Amino acid sequence: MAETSSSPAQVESASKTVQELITSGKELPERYIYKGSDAGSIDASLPLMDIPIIDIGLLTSPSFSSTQELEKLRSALSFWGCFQAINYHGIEPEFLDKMGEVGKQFFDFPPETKHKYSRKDVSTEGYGSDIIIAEEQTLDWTDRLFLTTSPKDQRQLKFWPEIPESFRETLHEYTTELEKLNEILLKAMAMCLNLEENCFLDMYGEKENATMIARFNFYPPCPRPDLVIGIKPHADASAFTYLLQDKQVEGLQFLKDNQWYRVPLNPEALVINAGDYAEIMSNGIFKSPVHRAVTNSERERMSLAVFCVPNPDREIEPVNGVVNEARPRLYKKVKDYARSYFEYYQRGRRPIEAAII
Ligand SMILES: O=C(O)CCC(=O)C(=O)O
Ligand SMILES: [Fe+2]
Repeated sequence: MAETSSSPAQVESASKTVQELITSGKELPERYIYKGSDAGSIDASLPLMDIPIIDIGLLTSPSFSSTQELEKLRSALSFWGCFQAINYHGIEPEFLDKMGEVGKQFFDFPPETKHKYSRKDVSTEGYGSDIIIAEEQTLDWTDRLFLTTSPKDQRQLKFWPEIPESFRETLHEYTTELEKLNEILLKAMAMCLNLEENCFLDMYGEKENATMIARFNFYPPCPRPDLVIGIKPHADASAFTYLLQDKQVEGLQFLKDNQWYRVPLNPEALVINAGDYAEIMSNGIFKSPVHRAVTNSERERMSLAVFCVPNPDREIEPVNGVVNEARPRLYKKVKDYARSYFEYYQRGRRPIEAAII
């Protein structure tokens, strides 16, 4: 997918990671200057988001409190398309901490050590800077480590760091817990709409065959946070995305009615957002929100996004219970929709455009 119309010189300069670029002391390359329509607001002082907090323990309890929590979930996913999740017994705050630390430690290793895990040619898997697919593309100020974690037989372990030593085991444990949480949420998504509990899960498919991708985003300090973006505005091609935020440095923002909102730090919580698949399956009741990450002139920041995506063989469309006279069908049937994702993303467009009727 990194097939490119850029000249070899441009590809070469972008093949330096952002971390290497800043240590080389060179001037900021033009390719990083962001020109999107929201360019003027990157470093603006923006309102803090009143992000809903969902207690996963309550959501799964058989009592009255779960009805209230389900209603909170319905409202969060249809208004913002995202929320902060707390109190999930598989990923206590200490474990979130550990996962974040292990990821950060990888980026702290010297370049030659990290390059052992570098992306090769046109693959998205592995370590490296932003992927170039088009000449006009602005580059994101981020280095990434991109790893498919499910299905298990698609893991390419040669890209899985063995430094720090606990990296592989921690990521395995973390994503195994998220697989379970993802099933809980797919069920809760149905229950909060008074639909049959498994209607979304059945369409999504069993977790053994679904795709799960872990993307570590490392944003080095940036000399011009007013001109350069960490990740340009996009919505995710997932059913749900699980975002582990940096404990100390803010950066994630969501767009709602043309206004950007900063996500507050909360080291106890995981930020979860609906992706395009959830929007399609729910016939637009749940929103796949546009979001971006900004940079910081003094401090580095790391986030870990885990994308839960249906298997590419699955046909995804609005489920029966959400299509009726009052709410006609809004999306076509899609299959392997994530495939075209990067092409749309790198051109600053939304892949869901192609699915709208
Ligand atoms: O860094 C962040 O908080 C956002 C990352 C993100 O949106 C993504 O990786 O898709
Ligand atoms: Fe995202």
